[in-house]
Amino acid sequence: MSEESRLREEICRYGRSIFERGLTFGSSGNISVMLEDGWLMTPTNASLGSLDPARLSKLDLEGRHVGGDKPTKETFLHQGMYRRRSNARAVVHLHSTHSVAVSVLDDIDPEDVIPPLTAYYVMRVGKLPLVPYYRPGDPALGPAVEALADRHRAVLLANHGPVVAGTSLDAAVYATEELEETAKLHLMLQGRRTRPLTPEQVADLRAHFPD
Ligand SMILES: O=C(O)[C@@H](O)C(=O)COP(=O)(O)O
Ligand SMILES: [Zn+2]
Repeated sequence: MSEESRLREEICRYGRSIFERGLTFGSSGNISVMLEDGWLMTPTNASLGSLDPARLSKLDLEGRHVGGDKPTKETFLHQGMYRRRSNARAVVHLHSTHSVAVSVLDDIDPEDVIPPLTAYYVMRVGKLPLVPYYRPGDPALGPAVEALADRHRAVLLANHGPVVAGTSLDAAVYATEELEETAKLHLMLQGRRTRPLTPEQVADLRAHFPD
């Protein structure tokens, strides 16, 4: 099996798993992976639960649509991540409920939306900035994400959901799942006194587990 065929299968397998676990709904969310000769993207208006490997959209290195169904309307958002993160090989965007809930809270720090509650969150996600609200598919989302992507592997789109890059599709999915679970913890702990990791503990994790 070629590397491209393997990645096509992997996108569909992860899409189904994400959908069946209720991490995104309807036809929301999109996934991309980088190839030697371009990118694979999930098609627009496709349910992540029932993707067809043969119908995934293929883009060439110039970003031209060269195969499969019409790509996600968030293509430029994925491309913004790849442009700024030279080690990114996959990008995942979901409408995962708890992450979306955090994205609509009024009193969050837009530079660091969720406190460092656990080591795994710091290792997988790091510091999470909020991207101001834009309509889905608005081309202005591309530069807005790009402006943050060199310093952050994950960003949270206000009133929308997370966008997470990884050095592999596994890494991007695991980080998106960790972000969702930590958003859930954060919401569960609202109104309780909490003890997030200290700046020293966060710095130690970053030194041991660089991006
Ligand atoms: O929220 C939206 O509309 C998009 O960001 C999305 O999640 C699904 O769009 P397509 O990938 O174009 O279906
Ligand atoms: Zn979306």
